[in-house]
Amino acid sequence: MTKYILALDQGTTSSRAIVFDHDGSIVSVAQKEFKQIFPQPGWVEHDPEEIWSTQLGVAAEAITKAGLNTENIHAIGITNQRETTVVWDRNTGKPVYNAIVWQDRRTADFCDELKRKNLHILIQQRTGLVVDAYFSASKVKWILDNVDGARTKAEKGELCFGTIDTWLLWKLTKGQVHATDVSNASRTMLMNLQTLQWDGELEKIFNIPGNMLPQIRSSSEVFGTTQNILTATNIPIAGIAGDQQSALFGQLCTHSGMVKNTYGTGCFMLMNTGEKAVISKNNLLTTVAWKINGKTEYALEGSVFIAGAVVQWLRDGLGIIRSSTDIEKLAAKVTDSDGVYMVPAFTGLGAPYWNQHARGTIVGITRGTTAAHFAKAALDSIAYQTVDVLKAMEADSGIEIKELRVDGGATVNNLLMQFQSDLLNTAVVRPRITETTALGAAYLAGLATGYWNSIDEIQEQWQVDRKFESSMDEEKRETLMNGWKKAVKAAQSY
Ligand SMILES: Nc1ncnc2c1ncn2[C@@H]1O[C@H](COP(=O)(O)OP(=O)(O)O)[C@@H](O)[C@H]1O
Ligand SMILES: O=P(O)(O)OC[C@H](O)CO
Repeated sequence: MTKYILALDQGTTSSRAIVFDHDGSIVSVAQKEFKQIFPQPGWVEHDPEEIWSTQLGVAAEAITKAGLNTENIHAIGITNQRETTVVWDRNTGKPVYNAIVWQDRRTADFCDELKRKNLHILIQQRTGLVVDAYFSASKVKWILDNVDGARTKAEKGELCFGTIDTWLLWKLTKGQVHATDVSNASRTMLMNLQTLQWDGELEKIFNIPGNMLPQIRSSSEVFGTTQNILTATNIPIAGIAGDQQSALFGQLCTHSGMVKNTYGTGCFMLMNTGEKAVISKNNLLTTVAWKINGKTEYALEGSVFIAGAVVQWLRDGLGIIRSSTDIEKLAAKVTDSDGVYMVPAFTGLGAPYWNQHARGTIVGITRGTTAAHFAKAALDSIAYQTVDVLKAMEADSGIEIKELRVDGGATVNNLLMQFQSDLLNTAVVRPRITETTALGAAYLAGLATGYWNSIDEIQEQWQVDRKFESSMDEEKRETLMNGWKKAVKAAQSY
């Protein structure tokens, strides 16, 4: 019987499931969007039960679409939106509150307080992270402080915390396994980057009882098996990684110095730094890439909060395009943005600025500005933010980045990819399979279960779709970047 790997890709706006074959090719895809809950300005929540039901639904759909049944599934890999926090009752399995999403800013004041107390230095040394509401720890604290009875229950060991991987693993194993992998744990702000264990001092700073934290395991091992879920067959769940680390693996950036950038809702650039955890001097994050066969590799990361989402804003907010794909045609009507710059700091700025008070800003508008200039400026803003992060990464690593592997929804846009290469003066390479996030999780699960024997064996599966080379002269590049820097300054003047 031919066997396949099922990847569950639980993202911020949708749950996806993809069946891969032994060549790493896609056999089928199923996807379902779910509700975004905005209870107050700056707050973003998801219903954990809806995350579970949509994820289970698309898993079944993908298997059926491929004309398979569950006996054909060799193993399952999970990859997920990171940092998003769920707390549930260990006995009933019911969440005590909605999932607090990575984009949620409700704990920004608490994070400012940590900075005022100078705790950000210790926290960065221990976790590799910049103190910000983005990460899980302050979100768990908020739930314990604000949900009736939650802290008392947590202290009695009656509550479980998990990122989305942990929640899905718990559901798939019917409560038998409460675990996470190191890449997800490294985004909580509670894990010590050197010991790869929960850090007692950080638990105290955030006032989180250690008994509610999941067990930290590697990224590629059998975590448990499905328990009468999908079918009576017990399928091993054998790979787990946060979605950006998973994309780094799916892009086969498995050697030190290799870099990928994912262009989705936000932009996430990761550089593999091998077995060395490089602590950033330029406001990037240090994170675990993965742990496989006892070997831990690290990455430097630049997280940009708004990228493809600016295109959605042009569509849903301004209404100047009807669908995301229309932006390329509209922007192509002009040769450049004619001095218009758009800084999409809708929820503040992430790397390398980390300014939660910055706001979206458009500068350089004249009487001659048209919708096409707005479209071009919006696309350009994605590329400019990427340049800022890449420069910080080169400075931290001492490596000149000669090639950027790209993936994510916005990479279908050739105009953007060409402008990106022009601005960076670096080759931008789009692979044949851009579903690298799901592919990474499939690889991790397949490697743990002997479906693939080694990283060397899968290395050959990565193939180029298109390579974009820079054709811009240095003077123009410099002029454009100077204009961008001024616009970023304006966005931070609130
Ligand atoms: N042709 C396009 N040009 C630019 N951006 C696009 C285009 N098509 C889709 N996008 C953007 O890509 C994003 C979706 O990509 P995806 O990788 O699915 O994101 P996520 O995993 O964050 O939900 C959306 O923000 C959308 O606006
Ligand atoms: O779900 P995505 O693809 O928007 O990714 C979100 C990131 O994991 C947040 O850190």
